[in-house]
Amino acid sequence: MVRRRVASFGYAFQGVWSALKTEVHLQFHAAATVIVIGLGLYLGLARWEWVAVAVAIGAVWSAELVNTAIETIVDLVSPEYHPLAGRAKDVAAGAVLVMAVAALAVGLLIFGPKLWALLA
Ligand SMILES: Nc1ncnc2c1ncn2[C@@H]1O[C@H](COP(=O)(O)OP(=O)(O)OP(=O)(O)O)[C@@H](O)[C@H]1O
Repeated sequence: MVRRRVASFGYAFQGVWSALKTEVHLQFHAAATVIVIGLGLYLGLARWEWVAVAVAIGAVWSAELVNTAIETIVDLVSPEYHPLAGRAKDVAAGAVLVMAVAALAVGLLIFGPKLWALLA
């Protein structure tokens, strides 16, 4: 039972790693995550600010991973052109876009005033 749970975690990490190796967008999110965490440490974010940043980062990664999973399934079941296949991919990409805009808003609200004070 425990061994199966551990194996499931292994498969999940494998999924993240395989998506990271192939998806340019996810590599971009990884770079952005490193920059945001570094900037947060430099600016000394408050606890609640880290909470918001962590949730935003996690949500964008999750959306991108689900998008990758949907793209993969669509390519499997509909390798040929089909309007519904295109719609499924576009809607999945839309989910990432919505989350990325929300994360950008979080970033601007938290980092914006601090960076402004630093530069002003
Ligand atoms: N089988 C298909 N049938 C119809 N339209 C498709 C199909 N596959 C892709 N498309 C259209 O082409 C767009 C790009 O698809 P693609 O598979 O290249 O993903 P992508 O958005 O480039 O994502 P990524 O860069 O992460 O691979 C889709 O959003 C969709 O509009």
